Amino acid sequence: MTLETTLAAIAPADPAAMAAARDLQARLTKPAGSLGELEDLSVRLAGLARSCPPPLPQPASVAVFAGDHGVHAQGVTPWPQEVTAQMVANFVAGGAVVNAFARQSGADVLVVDVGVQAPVPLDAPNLLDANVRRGTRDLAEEPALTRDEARAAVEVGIRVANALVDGGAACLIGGDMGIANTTPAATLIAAFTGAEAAAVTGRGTGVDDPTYARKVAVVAAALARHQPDPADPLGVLAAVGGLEHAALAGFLLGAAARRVPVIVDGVIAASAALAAAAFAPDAVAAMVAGHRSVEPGASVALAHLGLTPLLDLGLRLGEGTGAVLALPVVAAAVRVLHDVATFDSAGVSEK
Ligand SMILES: O=C(O)c1ccc[n+]([C@@H]2O[C@H](COP(=O)([O-])O)[C@@H](O)[C@H]2O)c1
Ligand SMILES: Cc1cc2nc[nH]c2cc1C
Repeated sequence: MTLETTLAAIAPADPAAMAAARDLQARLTKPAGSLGELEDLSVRLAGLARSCPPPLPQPASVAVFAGDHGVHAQGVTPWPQEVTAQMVANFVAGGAVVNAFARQSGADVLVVDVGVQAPVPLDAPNLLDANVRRGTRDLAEEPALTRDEARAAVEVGIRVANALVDGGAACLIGGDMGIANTTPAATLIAAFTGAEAAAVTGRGTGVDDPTYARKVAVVAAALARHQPDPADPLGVLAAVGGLEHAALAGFLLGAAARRVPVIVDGVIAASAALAAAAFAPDAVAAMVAGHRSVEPGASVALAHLGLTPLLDLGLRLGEGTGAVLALPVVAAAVRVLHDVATFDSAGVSEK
């Protein structure tokens, strides 16, 4: 599927299914509104699926998109670039935090090399080689990607989403791995929301004060140099994005086109969600914000999208970890509509 056919398949939530879910929530054996955000979530997912109750979000699949970044040369992170490829091998072997959380939540993990610099010399069923380019160019000096490269990465995400849904996934989770990728994430968030560089730039893996100051300056200078136009999401992704950011945007669009919920993880996924919403505002109906990352840009992005994070645990890891932790919460919100008795059926008196 191309970007265009995917965008054409994205449609608004179904108001009738949402009304049915709201009506059912009011008749279930609990005080109205007592499940807070979970009630709103169940209504949104009914609208997405066009049915009440919507299907349970199981089985679920995580796709971790990995890429490297030319902006690493600006000294925006203390970690060496080769950690990206090394962590890809760790994901494939099942040894990273996302693997542990996915086992706990009952999700499977696919690792997608969309832009790792060093070749990943592994042949494994849970690794997809979809490398578009061996790392981006330095966005402080020139556009990170050409429009064609950005499109190719978006289409990798679309292809992965479709393959996972075709394989039976009823819920998708997008994760990321890329040393230095919180710098393009912050720049994307500033570009799409109009926020100042200092308001969206965070400490990533845990940078010290001089590195943080450099990072804010890099984000501000990139915005001034490229003047990204938020009405041209492919142009924004090409100028100041990353290959995993673009692939995640496509992954979110692919989920929306298939009307399957997709749980958004931290600041990288949130920046991709802004790009997806700029391509297709109705895609937001498929998005569930799994958690509130420590990175300030994540909160700015989620507020811009009108999404409320389900968990707030002080996480700042990425890989899809916060989103995987939210999966049982999403499943519970849907299960209420399947399993809970009504006042009528259970013979419980109303107030
Ligand atoms: O998910 C988040 O919000 C998040 C916050 C801070 C760091 N990360 C992860 O850390 C890496 C990027 O951090 P940095 O400092 O190198 O830009 C990358 O692999 C991300 O997955 C992720
Ligand atoms: C070790 C390590 C693991 C990660 N997982 C996601 N981003 C990461 C960054 C580092 C540095």
